[in-house]
Amino acid sequence: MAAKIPATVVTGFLGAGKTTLIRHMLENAKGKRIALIINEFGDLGVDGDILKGCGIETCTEDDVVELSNGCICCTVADDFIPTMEMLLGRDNPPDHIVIETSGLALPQPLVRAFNWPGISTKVTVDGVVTVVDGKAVTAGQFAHNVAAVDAQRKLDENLDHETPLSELFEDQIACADMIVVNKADLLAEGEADHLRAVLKAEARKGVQVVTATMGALPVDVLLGQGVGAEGDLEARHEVHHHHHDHDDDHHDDHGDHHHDHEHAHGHDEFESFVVELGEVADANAFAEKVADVIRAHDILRLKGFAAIAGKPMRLTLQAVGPRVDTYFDRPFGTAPRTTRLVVIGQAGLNHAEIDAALRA
Ligand SMILES: Nc1nc2c(ncn2[C@@H]2O[C@H](COP(=O)(O)OP(=O)(O)OP(=O)(O)O)[C@@H](O)[C@H]2O)c(=O)[nH]1
Repeated sequence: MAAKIPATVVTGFLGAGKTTLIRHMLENAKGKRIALIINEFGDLGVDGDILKGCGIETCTEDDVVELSNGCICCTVADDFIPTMEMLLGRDNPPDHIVIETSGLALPQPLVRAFNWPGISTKVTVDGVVTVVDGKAVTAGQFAHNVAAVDAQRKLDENLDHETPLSELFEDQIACADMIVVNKADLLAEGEADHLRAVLKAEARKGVQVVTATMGALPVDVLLGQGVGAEGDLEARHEVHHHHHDHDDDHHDDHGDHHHDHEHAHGHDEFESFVVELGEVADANAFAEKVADVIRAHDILRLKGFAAIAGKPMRLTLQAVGPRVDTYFDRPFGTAPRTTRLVVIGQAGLNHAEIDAALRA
């Protein structure tokens, strides 16, 4: 029997740096043929577009598959399995498959899917890499993971201190084979070490915790872990029982064992929408305005492309919290010169006000 193709799952909260890490990996793949499966929250396909447009020789457009019909962990049967079958059925199958989950996905259901008949004999989970936004965690965005707060919670069982953010974060950590503390460049001296120690204590035994800037890690560190995570699911089971009647039941129809509890999770705690504008006069002024809108409306993540007056290149706009990064990435060519941004936040975003503020 042919050896199984290894697949690496890259997970981590919105904006942690998953796409950046994968891009670095592709640029340094040394001829290894890597196929990518990308799942995004929000329907603009920004990550796929960035990776397809990166001009890396070993990565053709065919090697990037986007799954956009909802969250990968809830649409395993409908979306993910057929995509895997397509990749595995190719004349020249890839050497390695990398799957980028959406920032809101639980990796566990995805790993579980590798036990699916027809998949399990051909491919194995080489490892789960969880990318952590070192800056956001240090700033307390996932406060319940900080040991002290956790201890306090245990003293006070009656209070529900959990937030959707902290639950997701903990489940993503619980599933990791390797944790990447990313954005080290934004951390003060000692902060990265402290965070590594906290995460090491929280993760399963033997999980490596490494530090990175712009996800720059040697490919050999990320790929080739050889874990076989699908055979080891109990150890990484979800810490939380996410109550939410997402149509998650069809996992079971195919003999894919689920726990007794409801394991669907709180996508309805989050939402996204797209804002479409015409040309924008000035790149810097627009980035500042975006930062103001993010602060005013508590937006978690905003990304997309902008058309700037007089500039043939499109501006890629990436915001994680109020930090906005911009760069010109490639000419519009024949594509319409519009500005399109996907806005992601906790449920209850004021679409009309955000839309109006971005247009003002
Ligand atoms: N300063 C700094 N910025 C980073 C680093 N890594 C990523 N970023 C920036 O953070 C933003 C988000 O990075 P992405 O790689 O798109 O994050 P992601 O996890 O793929 O985001 P989603 O797919 O939306 O969940 C981009 O503006 C990146 O340039 C880092 O190490 N340092």
